[in-house]
Amino acid sequence: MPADWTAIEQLPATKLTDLFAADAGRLDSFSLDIAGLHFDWSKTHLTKDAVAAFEALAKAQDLSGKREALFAGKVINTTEGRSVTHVAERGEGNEEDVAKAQALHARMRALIDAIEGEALGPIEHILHVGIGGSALGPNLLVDALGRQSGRYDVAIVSNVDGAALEEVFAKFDPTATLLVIASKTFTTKETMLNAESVLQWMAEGGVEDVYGRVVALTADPDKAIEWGVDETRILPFADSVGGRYSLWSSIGFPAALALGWDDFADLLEGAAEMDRHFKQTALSQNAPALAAFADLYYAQVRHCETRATFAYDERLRLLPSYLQQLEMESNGKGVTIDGEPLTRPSAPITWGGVGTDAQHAVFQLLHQGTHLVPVEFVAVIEPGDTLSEDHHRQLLLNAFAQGAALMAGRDNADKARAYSGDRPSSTILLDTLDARTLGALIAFYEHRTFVSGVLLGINSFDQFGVELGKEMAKAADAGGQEFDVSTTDLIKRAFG
Ligand SMILES: O=P(O)(O)OC[C@H]1O[C@](O)(CO)[C@@H](O)[C@@H]1O
Repeated sequence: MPADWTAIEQLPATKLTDLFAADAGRLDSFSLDIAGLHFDWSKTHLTKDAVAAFEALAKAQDLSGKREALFAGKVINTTEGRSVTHVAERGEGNEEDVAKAQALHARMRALIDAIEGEALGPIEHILHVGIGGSALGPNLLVDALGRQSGRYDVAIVSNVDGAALEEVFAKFDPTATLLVIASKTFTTKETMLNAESVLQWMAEGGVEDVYGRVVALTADPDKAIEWGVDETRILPFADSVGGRYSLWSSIGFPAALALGWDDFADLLEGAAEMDRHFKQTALSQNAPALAAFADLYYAQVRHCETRATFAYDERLRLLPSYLQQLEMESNGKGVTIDGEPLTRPSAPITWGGVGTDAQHAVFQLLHQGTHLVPVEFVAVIEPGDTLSEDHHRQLLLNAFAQGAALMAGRDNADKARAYSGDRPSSTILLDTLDARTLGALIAFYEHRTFVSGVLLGINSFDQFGVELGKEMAKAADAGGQEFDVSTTDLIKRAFG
């Protein structure tokens, strides 16, 4: 039977400023601190009644049973007949899954030690090829934390457009480069083609044993061996770790190389702290659950079709694109877990950008446009730069002022200059940005996505929607696909 959303749909639409005026304790009720992260949902329309209504929905949808099943390593990805074990990578799954993950981490660490000891020759550059979950997570980690480490130069190339690789070829020395091929399936066309082109570049650049400079990160080691990678340089991960949840596994290898093992271990520990919070805390005090309740309220009741995240920290500039895959590939579904059509909107479109840049580009629509867009600000108290303090002060004050302006609005007799206000935002404020807090932040987003999926009654862990286009491109490449008139014309124009 479809879940009953009536109580949620009938919640009164009280203005944000009135909610604050009516409750002096609102900030305390709708903010919390966990793992070095401060969350503030007080500028959303969440109320105690709304939380209670979502708790009732969570009960009806057996969120606690499903959360237990996730941590117990049960088969919750039913459409693919798999368990979902990214939490085990952080030491929080069942004993057997955790032991397996730890053994694979030990293998990864040993290879990192060997590379640091120059067992593969002197390596300065890491060229990681992968796409989707095999690129977005590691790229976020390296960009946020690894660039300053001075250990290795890491480039992560996902696009099959050769221009992306050529940009890296122009700055890397082929004789000092390690090729890392990241692909869960080890069949993804873009990644395999990129890997071949890197091998060719290395060979032309004077590397004699090019295969001796290749590491594979995959859940299908046999395919990597078949491709030519030496077994000792294959870092497997479990099939039950989904692509977009895989940065904790060997897919995080370039980040572990760039940061060093201790930081990678801190990343896992930060995520584990968030796991424990998610697992043990009542929903009314549970960060991923409260965030998901607000997300669902806006998507389902206020009909918001999008949700935007703005990183007010240059180091987190890749966060919005990472979140796009996590949230849209997980919860952009049209059927329920029972295979019935989903009769409600699925996940909203995730988008965003970097503050303050975005203020001068898209914030016009957020303040005055006809779309209601719930906004999330992510900022860090400790600056990531060493310039005058004024830079960081301006950055943070801008983030805070935007949230205040969205909520308060401003009247003006001239309607073009008026701001309606009552536009929701939430803020995540990190004490500092390091491996531990970033791990906690990413795990928070994963669990938030999970809660939304459970409350919508969908499977957040499959991604069949990406297959059709891939298949048709493959068939077109083999010349075996009959296309419509328009597509046939485009192919003819491009290739004759
Ligand atoms: O790691 P692989 O198998 O190359 O897949 C890459 C990405 O492709 C997808 O399957 C989507 O096309 C993602 O889910 C995955 O992260």
